[in-house]
Amino acid sequence: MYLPVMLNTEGKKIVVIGGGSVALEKIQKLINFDARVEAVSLNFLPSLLEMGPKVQCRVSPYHKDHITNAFLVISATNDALVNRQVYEDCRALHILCNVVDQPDLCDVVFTSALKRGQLIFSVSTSGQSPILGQKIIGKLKEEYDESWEEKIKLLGAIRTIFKEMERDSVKRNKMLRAIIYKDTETLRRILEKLTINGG
Ligand SMILES: C[C@@]1(CC(=O)O)C2=NC(=C\c3[nH]c(c(CCC(=O)O)c3CC(=O)O)Cc3[nH]c(c(CC(=O)O)c3CCC(=O)O)/C=C3\N/C(=C\2)[C@@H](CCC(=O)O)[C@]3(C)CC(=O)O)/[C@H]1CCC(=O)O
Ligand SMILES: NC(=O)c1ccc[n+]([C@@H]2O[C@H](COP(=O)([O-])OP(=O)(O)OC[C@H]3O[C@@H](n4cnc5c(N)ncnc54)[C@H](O)[C@@H]3O)[C@@H](O)[C@H]2O)c1
Repeated sequence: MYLPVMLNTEGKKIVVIGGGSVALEKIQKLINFDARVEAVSLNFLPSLLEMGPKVQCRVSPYHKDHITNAFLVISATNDALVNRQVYEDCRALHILCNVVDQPDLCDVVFTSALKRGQLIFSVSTSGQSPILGQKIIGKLKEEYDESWEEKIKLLGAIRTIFKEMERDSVKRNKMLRAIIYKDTETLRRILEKLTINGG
């Protein structure tokens, strides 16, 4: 069974073992969610070496020391023995582990995801059909277009003011429910009014 949660990766060490196309895909996802990555591999795709300060690449065979104090480790090598070793080291050190495409060696599995600013959709099929997850996210992409990046910010700002303004949680919930599907312009105006009235 998988519990759906959101991981706070800010300031945490995330280690990726491997430097091929599968590692690249995972690292791109991690960067997209603002994580900092330490990658260890015998060799790296050139694009991985050019990913900037958020990705530190170390050319080396995997060693247990590389994962000390890691919050999360992802193993994406083409060597099954190395992948298993990484998993076992993680177990011994109580570190969360994902071995790509090997659910039996995963504490954490990757989901199909869509990020619209702070609005995040994450779909898992519990390993049954990753392609179905991808398709569902594809549909959500159309329904929740890029305008949601601003909308979610506005909703957050309005909610913060409502929390100050209305102590009665039943009334506050009603107010919050009334605004969630307003268009961006209306939300901007509501926030402007609240800000002027508050200040
Ligand atoms: C969501 C996504 C995220 C990502 O990978 O970042 C992801 N797989 C994706 C795509 C994908 N993976 C595979 C194919 C080929 C078609 C097929 O086989 O179906 C495609 C399609 C493609 O490539 O287009 C092969 C595959 N995957 C796993 C196995 C092992 C097995 O089933 O036993 C095998 C067979 C390997 C073999 O042949 O030996 C296992 C896992 N794959 C997961 C995640 C986790 C469960 C997610 C969930 O709960 O739904 C889990 C359990 C562990 C993990 O890897 O974390 C990503 C979507 C892309 C996106 O949306 O960005
Ligand atoms: N490429 C795909 O689309 C795909 C899809 C599904 C599964 N896979 C599987 O995922 C794995 C990785 O795929 P890939 O395409 O990225 O492979 P790849 O061969 O391009 O990369 C493997 C990486 O692992 C590194 N590596 C090997 N031994 C190591 C060690 N001891 N220490 C540190 N690094 C080590 C290599 O240097 C290389 O950078 C493979 O097992 C592959 O079968 C690949």
